[in-house]
Amino acid sequence: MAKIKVAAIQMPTVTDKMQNVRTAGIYLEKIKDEKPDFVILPEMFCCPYQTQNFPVYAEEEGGPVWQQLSEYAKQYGIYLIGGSMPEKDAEGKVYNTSYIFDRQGKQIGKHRKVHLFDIDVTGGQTFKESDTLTAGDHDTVFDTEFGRMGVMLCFDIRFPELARMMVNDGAKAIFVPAAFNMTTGPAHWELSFRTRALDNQIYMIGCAPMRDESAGYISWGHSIVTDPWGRVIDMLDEKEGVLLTELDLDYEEQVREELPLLKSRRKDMYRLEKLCK
Ligand SMILES: O=C(O)CCC(=O)C(=O)O
Repeated sequence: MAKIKVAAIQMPTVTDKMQNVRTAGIYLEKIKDEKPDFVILPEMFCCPYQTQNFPVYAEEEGGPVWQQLSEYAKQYGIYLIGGSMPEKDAEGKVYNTSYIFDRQGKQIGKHRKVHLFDIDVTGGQTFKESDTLTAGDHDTVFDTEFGRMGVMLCFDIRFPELARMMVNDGAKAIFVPAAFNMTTGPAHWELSFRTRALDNQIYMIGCAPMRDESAGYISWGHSIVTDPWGRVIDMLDEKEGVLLTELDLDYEEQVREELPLLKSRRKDMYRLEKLCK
């Protein structure tokens, strides 16, 4: 029986960067007796989600936030999908980056958001990540004792090819630090998680910041877990909290056997070609 326990921390984001990191720590302490295997934090969990903040809050890999996340992973013996944060490279480019740590606190994955969130919906949400961010250029999977897992960031979920690449690479669950908003959240949040779960017969885990009506960008919240049958197995509302869920990987295998969508693909007719490492 391959059961894994995941926790999504739907937390507030305040302007003090390290206060956000401490908040994550308080939650980890609170849930430690639940013994989660994987913990996921929200997108930009330590930086209020505004384009002008990204260069200001950015750190190079190995910086103070990275170090504390690594420390938490080791202290609590968890796989930590560290939400995301602005990452600065040696040339000064800034990325929306998720670091992944193993139970010893070693970095075992790093996802730079591939699809930048540039939208302009009439009467609704406008945002342009590309004003200050650079896009990553590869999909991200990491290995654990439960098998291979994938990570993508928020807007990435809208591009079916990326999830499919991860599944082709052997991913058994996909973790998605995210922050949908009051325009696209009610319309597409649950639908996107259910769709990616259904078409890939995979667990999808989404973690959002809690809703703060006074923020410049208002998060939809609703951290969510969907299963390989396309069902929502758990979802929060908009308030601060933790979503604790158990994933049954045997069930995933069962669904893939009984409804053999992945096996029935016509690779003689179509194929997803991977153009990067
Ligand atoms: O896809 C959406 O509607 C929201 C995406 C988003 O907020 C993001 O990528 O940060």
